[in-house]
Amino acid sequence: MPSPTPSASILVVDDEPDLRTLYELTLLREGHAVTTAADLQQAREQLASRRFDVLISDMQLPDGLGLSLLREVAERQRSEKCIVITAHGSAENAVESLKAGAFDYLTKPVDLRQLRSAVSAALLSQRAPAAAPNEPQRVAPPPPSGVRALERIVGRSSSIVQIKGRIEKVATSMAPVLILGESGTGKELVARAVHECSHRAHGPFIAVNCGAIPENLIEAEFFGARKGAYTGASADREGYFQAAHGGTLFLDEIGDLPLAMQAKLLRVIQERRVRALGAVQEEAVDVRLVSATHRDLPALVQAGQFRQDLYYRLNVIGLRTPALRDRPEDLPELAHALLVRLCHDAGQAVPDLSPAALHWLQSRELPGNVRELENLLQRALALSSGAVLHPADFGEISDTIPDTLVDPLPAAVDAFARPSAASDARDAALPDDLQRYLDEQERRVLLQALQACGFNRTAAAARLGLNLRQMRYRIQRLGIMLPGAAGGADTEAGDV
Ligand SMILES: Nc1ncnc2c1ncn2[C@@H]1O[C@H](COP(=O)(O)OP(=O)(O)OP(=O)(O)O)[C@@H](O)[C@H]1O
Repeated sequence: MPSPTPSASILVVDDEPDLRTLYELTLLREGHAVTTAADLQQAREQLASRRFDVLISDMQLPDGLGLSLLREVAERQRSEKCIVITAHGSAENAVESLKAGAFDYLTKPVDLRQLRSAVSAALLSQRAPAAAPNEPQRVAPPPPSGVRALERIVGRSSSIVQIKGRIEKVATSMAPVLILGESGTGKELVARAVHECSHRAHGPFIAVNCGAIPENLIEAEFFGARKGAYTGASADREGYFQAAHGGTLFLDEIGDLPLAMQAKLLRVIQERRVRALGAVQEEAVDVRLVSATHRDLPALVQAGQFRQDLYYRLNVIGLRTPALRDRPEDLPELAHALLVRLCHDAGQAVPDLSPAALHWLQSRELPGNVRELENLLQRALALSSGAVLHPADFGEISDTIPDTLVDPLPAAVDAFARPSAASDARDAALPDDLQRYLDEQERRVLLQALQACGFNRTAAAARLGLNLRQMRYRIQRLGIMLPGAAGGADTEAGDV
């Protein structure tokens, strides 16, 4: 997780791409905005176009010495603090750099902790009273869409205020963001807010549920496919990366990504290019990655189920969404905001929540967090007809499946579904569409399991010996609507 060091703009100059990336990632993780250059010329162009807080330069560059950059900075009385990276044992260079005005020097191989502390020290010195003209950088206010996206994250607890502040701060960089938090805690809301607060807000925001894509389709879904690349590919199609070009790609449930796909994703992140299935050429993609998971990614790394290198790549900036039980003070405001939204969507008047109903909600554990709260409120709205919601309107979640969730079964299917149906009924009512019949059976079983588990998909999947991916896929395939599903079958209802 990033340190509390104030964020700064840093120019890193090194001709070795791997080292450049290593320094860049290290500094991005600290919350800084990093620009890179591979030689003196590129560095000069960058310096001519804007001002940085810190300049870090390798000494030996293809077109000259990093020392000349330092001299130019000093001669022009620029405010950049310079840190030079010198070859091991090259004391002379180090001394010369300091004489030329370097704030500090580091020797190769660079210890990343030293790099971080040298940058912090440089920033502190720059912001000390002696350097008063260099005002600390202020985060620019987010665009109007960003303000609205932040407003959608309801709550005034310190954890919510803190995460909103962090969103504003990290939105301005390209650094990948990893959002961790339990299911239903608003990870997708946070991802959207990162996008809306960034300069990419005018570009697309593409949200992908990595756990819901069948493994055999995953590569085509991510990178696109040319016509004929696989059976059923009847036309060219773009993948998520192409669709998110110029914007943000939100990889939800990243912990569910199969290992083979993890390797391919890593390659794309490193090279910033994708090749569609069946295509000859690669294409450049400009995408900011935001990922999320409710799973313990470090534990998955330990267990060999998640690539460590990918984890570091995705986790340059970490955000954590707080569980509802850790911010109980937000519940009244949240309940009201959710009621307003639900009633607005349904075109009905917003009822009040009686103090007893609020107390009832507050006394529940709500392991499904805000989503579970939302489901409970939606259910109460459906059951109540008054202008005030009382505890009785919430009922018990484990009574019968709401009728609206279950389509009537065809007579033939019904005959098969009832254990009491006589064998002659079976003979008479052989289904004339086996697939439909099997689908209806599956649908009925899934709904029963979901209902028995309070519409928690993870628990329902476990009851049926399925994993979450299989469960999601089936829910989507069968078009099952879950309580709280706003638009479509692939909802996120009720997982923990
Ligand atoms: N702080 C909040 N303010 C208002 N609504 C919220 C908040 N947090 C979550 N919600 C609502 O709760 C529901 C679930 O949120 P969201 O999908 O962002 O959670 P999630 O953490 O991404 O869940 P999952 O891990 O299952 O994907 C959404 O309808 C969202 O609008």
